[in-house]
Amino acid sequence: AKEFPEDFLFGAAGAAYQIEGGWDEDDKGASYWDVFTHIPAKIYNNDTGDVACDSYNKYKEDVALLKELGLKSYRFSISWPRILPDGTPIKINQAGVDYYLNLLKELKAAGIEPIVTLYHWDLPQYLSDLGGWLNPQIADYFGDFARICYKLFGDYVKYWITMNEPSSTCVNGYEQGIHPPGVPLPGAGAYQCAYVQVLAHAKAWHIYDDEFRAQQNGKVGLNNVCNWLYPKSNSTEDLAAQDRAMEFTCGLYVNPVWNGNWPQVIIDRVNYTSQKQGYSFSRLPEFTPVEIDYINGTSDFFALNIYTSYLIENVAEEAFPTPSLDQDAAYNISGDPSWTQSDAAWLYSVPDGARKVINYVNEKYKPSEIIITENGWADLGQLADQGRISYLKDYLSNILDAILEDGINVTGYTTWSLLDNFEWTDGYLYKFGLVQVDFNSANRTRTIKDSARWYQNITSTRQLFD
Ligand SMILES: CCCCCCCCCCCCC/C=C/[C@@H](O)[C@@H](N)CO[C@@H]1O[C@H](CO)[C@@H](O)[C@H](O)[C@H]1O
Repeated sequence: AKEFPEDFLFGAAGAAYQIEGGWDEDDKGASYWDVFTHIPAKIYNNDTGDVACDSYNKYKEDVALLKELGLKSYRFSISWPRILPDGTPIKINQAGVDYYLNLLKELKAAGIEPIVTLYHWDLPQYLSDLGGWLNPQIADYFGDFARICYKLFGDYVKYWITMNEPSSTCVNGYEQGIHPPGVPLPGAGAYQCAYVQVLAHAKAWHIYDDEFRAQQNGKVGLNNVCNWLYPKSNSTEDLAAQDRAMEFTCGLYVNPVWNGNWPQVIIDRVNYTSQKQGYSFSRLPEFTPVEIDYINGTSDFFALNIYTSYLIENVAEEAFPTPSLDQDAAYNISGDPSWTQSDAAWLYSVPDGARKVINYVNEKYKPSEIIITENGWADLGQLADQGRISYLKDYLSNILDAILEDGINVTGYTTWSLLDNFEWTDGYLYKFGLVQVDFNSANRTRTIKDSARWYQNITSTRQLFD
């Protein structure tokens, strides 16, 4: 058997909008997800997060489950409009503050380390009306929110994550418009959003560094989903496309905070296609030298989400009729028919990819610490979830090889997710939980699945058997 290091932080994750419910309880303000899900036909089955797992009222049960499963960490997010109803510091909602304080105290009593995400996609609607992640001033609002959270909760928190998956917010929300605010802006929206999110992240990091680090002694990091992408063939074109695809999906969002700027290949490509389209400037916003100095080196650890892998094939250059990120990126993405597919079409089990992407991130960004903040499997919610057990076992095995054989400092793993929950545009169709939630019962009854018992055995022995 292979063994995880003694202090390895095994845990599970969740996010405010996906589990809390209580969408308008106790003076909480509306987020743009509250508004979006209330528009008919945006979400599978018109599902909403209005009640979700009702963790706003049942957080003690959640912590008891974590404890029963022997988990040592819990990654959760703070709902910005639960603390600041319109996103601004004009009003702090005490009921929201109490909720997170109570949760943190409950975790502390159970000996569970919180890993707290400041922003997991629930932007206050008022700030969305102000332009959302296209407006650079949102970085200032985010800084104020971050400061308030550090002040209120920082004594309990050693790991802060500023943003969850800028790639998802920016591409789904502002390039494609399938997430809120729901307006597609191909070829411009995702880049502008990435620019603002990077600035917002850096602001939150600097505020911690300047005002809180000395007393609170925690770490602040940026999270992104970086999946390993395999070239479809060994042709020079496909290998270059593979490299480009890693940058367009991962580097675009993380390279600025680790290396001070956009990946060069993206700067070159967007400049080139913009010129071809008659622009006198690049559609990719340029960081000024002052901004580069400000954003560079602003992550204390790498918070890495890994789910799957894809095959990448170069797209031969054609005309450039309309701007789009896909056209700038110039590759096709697909799955390999030999890979096991989950119930969600986008998620294959390709465990080798986990070790490869950890090595990639480690070599490219040289973080002193990596935490795998999400990794999980989609099914339809059955208690006998052998597919999830196989997936977790194979991914954990590769993560352990990255630690033991490649010498990489991966210090924790929070599987996605503790509970079945609201899965964004898929509503309650796909489930990722170690614990089943009965969304048809008013009580949102929780039932432990087979995978949770399997995971409990791994976390208590720290051993993984082949
Ligand atoms: C037969 C079809 C084959 C299709 C192969 C091509 C696939 C194209 C790639 C597109 C991928 C789109 C969907 C990607 C989603 C994930 O990256 C994203 N959902 C990750 O976000 C986190 O995941 C959790 C589970 O979805 C989510 O609940 C959590 O909040 C997110 O942080």
